[in-house]
Amino acid sequence: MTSAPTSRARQRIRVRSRQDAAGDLLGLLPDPEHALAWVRDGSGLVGWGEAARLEVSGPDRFAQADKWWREFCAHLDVDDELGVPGSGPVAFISMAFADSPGDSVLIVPEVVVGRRNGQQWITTIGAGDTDPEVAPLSRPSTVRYANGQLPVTQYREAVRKAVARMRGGELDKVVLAHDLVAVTDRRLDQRFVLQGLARRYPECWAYAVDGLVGATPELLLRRTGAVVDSRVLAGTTWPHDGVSDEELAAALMSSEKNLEEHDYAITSLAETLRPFCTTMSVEGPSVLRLPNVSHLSSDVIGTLSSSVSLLHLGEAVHPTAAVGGTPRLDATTLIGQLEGMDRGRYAGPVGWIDGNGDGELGIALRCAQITGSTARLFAGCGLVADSDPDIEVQEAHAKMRPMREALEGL
Ligand SMILES: C=C(O[C@@H]1C=C(C(=O)O)C=C[C@H]1O)C(=O)O
Repeated sequence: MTSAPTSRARQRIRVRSRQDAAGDLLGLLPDPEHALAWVRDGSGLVGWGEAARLEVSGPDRFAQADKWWREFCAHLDVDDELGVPGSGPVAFISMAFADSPGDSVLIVPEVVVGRRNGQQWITTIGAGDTDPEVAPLSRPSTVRYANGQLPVTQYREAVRKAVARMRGGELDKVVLAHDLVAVTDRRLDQRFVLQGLARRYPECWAYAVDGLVGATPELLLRRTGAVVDSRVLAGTTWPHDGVSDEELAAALMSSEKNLEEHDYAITSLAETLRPFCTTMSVEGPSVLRLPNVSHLSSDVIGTLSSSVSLLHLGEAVHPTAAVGGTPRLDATTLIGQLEGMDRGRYAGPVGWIDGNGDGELGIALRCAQITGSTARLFAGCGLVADSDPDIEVQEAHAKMRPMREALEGL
């Protein structure tokens, strides 16, 4: 009997976090095809190796993931000399958009390097190689495009049908997306794509989890102790010849259609998050200007009334009307009917969680699912009764630009 505790103790995985010299996070990633990253303007987390992995699907995927992560953390032997969000054990997360089909994934790396407020650290989970050989970066020399599951002509038709349903009063808002396949001449180096995105879009969160690579401007939720915040985007414009940025921003701020889309997104987030909060405030909208598009943007900040984990909160708020619609259930049903494609993890929550349940979840936008030498790109648009199918097609095109340019190395 005395051997039982000893053998259990031996099974505990050792987690150690210590200060590290400052360096370029994305430049540390050793492996072209298994990048783990969540980086914004040089800060965030990168990881490599795989100490543990969970794949889940279905309506209870968030609850299953939350339980698995708690149990995993309960069996660790943690020595964390920093004690900041993201030090100690970390799992990278990428959740499927829909209850079905689609797999969600949590990956616990063997090594995590983090940077926050100028402080950098390195964490080992089990036996990780903290100084791995970094494979040279490779770029594709050709990129060809082909239709995905929902070609653009069918997308336009789906948008037209959705608008007709909304004009008929069936629902208020729905977000429809389409996909595009890029085929390259060699296996894609996820780090090349990530670095291109991070360079051009420093105000976005550049991420990579299990082949889903992108740079999102939208933060679904960040939990830091009792504070929770979110950046909600909805309502979009993009550069037009002969129109200055100031004119575009002013037109966006006074566009009833865009303000309506934005309002649905804010309301959906605020209504689902409020039950967990003692205080909540919304600031916005203002215009978030990116090189390819500008969005109406609002920031929501709340104080949590109890210690509820990031994944639990994610389950409550996903999908907001920024990527689903209003009413939520009508919208997700219509998305299934009209898109007729599997979104996979596009538009699902993506990010990381630590051992205290703190972390960040973005909405997986402006991304591609990379498999070998193929990338499946996604982009979607919020639709209301006033939407014009041709304009929405142009908007989706503008939203795919970052990913196309990153693949092509432009
Ligand atoms: C759905 C996407 O983006 C979302 C839709 C927006 C809109 O319709 O105005 C704006 C930002 C995002 O919330 C996408 O990029 O694929």
